[in-house]
Amino acid sequence: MLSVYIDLKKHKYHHKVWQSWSRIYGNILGLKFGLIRIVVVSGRELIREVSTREVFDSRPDGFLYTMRSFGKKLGIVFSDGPVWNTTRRVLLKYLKHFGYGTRSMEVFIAEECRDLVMLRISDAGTPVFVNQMFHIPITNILWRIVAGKRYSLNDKRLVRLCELVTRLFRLSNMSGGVLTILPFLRHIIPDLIGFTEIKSVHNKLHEFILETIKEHRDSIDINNPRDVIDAFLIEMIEHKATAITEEELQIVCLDMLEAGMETVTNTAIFMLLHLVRNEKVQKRLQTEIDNVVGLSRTPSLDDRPNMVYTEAVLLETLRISSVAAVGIPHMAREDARLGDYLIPKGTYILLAIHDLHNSNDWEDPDIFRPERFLKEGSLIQDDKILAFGLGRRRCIGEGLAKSELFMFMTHLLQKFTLKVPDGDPMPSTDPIDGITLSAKPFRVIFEPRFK
Ligand code: HEM
Repeated sequence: MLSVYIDLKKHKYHHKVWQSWSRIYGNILGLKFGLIRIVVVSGRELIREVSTREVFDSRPDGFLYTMRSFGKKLGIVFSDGPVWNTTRRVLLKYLKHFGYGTRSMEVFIAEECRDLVMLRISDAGTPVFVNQMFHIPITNILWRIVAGKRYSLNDKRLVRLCELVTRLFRLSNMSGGVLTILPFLRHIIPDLIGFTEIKSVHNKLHEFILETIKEHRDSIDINNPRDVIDAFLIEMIEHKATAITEEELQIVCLDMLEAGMETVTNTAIFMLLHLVRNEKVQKRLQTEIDNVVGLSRTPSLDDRPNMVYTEAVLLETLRISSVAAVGIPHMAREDARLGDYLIPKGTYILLAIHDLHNSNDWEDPDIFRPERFLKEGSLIQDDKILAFGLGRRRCIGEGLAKSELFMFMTHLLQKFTLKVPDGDPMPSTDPIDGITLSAKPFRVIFEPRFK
């Protein structure tokens, strides 16, 4: 613990500490904190191996991961075994039924893009802090399918809830932190180790979700399900013995709010950040929008195959600013061999994704250069990019996230040139540490391209 603390002072980020130790001790780095064993796995082959072997597809049962779900493994992100398997399958079925991955999803994304562009038109030319600007639009897209609801961009309660999720993601990190290693400290110094605040944020999120479920229960028509929550509730009514419980539904909703919001918004903000820092990239992106989409219509997902440069900007952002720096921890469900080592049952496994995307295997890894993903005018789908994981635990939101990032960037860049306000420093690429990495606050001027 002490050595982590000391090296954090030097390297600033947890993933950088693991990276520096992996350089010394190898691609399978074993750590022991009290009773908790953690292995950090680096390098493409090993990350692939862990992601695709069933023996490694459990999730940790440490305190930080289960305190959000009543001390149990529920929902999808932090559950495993039959509960996870069934819930993931059923959730995906319902998400698709209510529009996920279909044309209606594109309509939802386009509506959020339109409102965000309108908002930026209303404050065009003046500096705005951008770090929260995607929170509500991104939440709305998924929440319309899950809960049939959409909020205005200045809805006070949702703004507050999104701020709470951001805060929650900064209070710990994916290795589980003190709360997992020394959970009893929550009885002695709850404020100091963040327990009080994490608990209070969870309570508020649960309150919001419970209210939403209650509204559904009070107005449900079992012959006409409106959204994913209705579908789960109907299943509870019709197949009491086998359906998921209300507690489980609560955690599925929490998973959707948390996993779907911070990851995409943080990536979108980093994309803005790289665009204001790299004028030439921004210009080339705008030229592609002008050539392929023009001015008479708004961009659509059908434009994606013709917009390889935009796709390359997206991949380069996912590479250089890998917000899920060590993925979501896996856990060995049995003793298992990995390389030359025996990984004991119950070991947590972190995947060094940020390191994979920023190591010296890449030419100029610190330079934002989308062209690295282009060859003779075509996009290279580099399989070294593992931002969404692999195997049975692979992110269920990859398609949605990429569609959202494409649509928001093209809609904004079609209308505006992004500039750093005079007198403001160039925004830093150094992230803020946490469950996911996020950008430090910075301001942008959205300058209309056409009067
Ligand atoms: C840029 C955006 C995103 C990134 C970088 C990202 C990344 C990841 C990663 C690395 C994992 C863990 C894979 C593993 O365990 O090996 C994951 C899992 C997951 N993601 Fe995403 N994600 C993003 C967006 C989304 C969105 C929009 C949703 C909403 C549907 C979502 C929902 C989930 C869920 C539910 C899981 C857990 C899957 C499971 O454990 O079975 N993610 N994501």
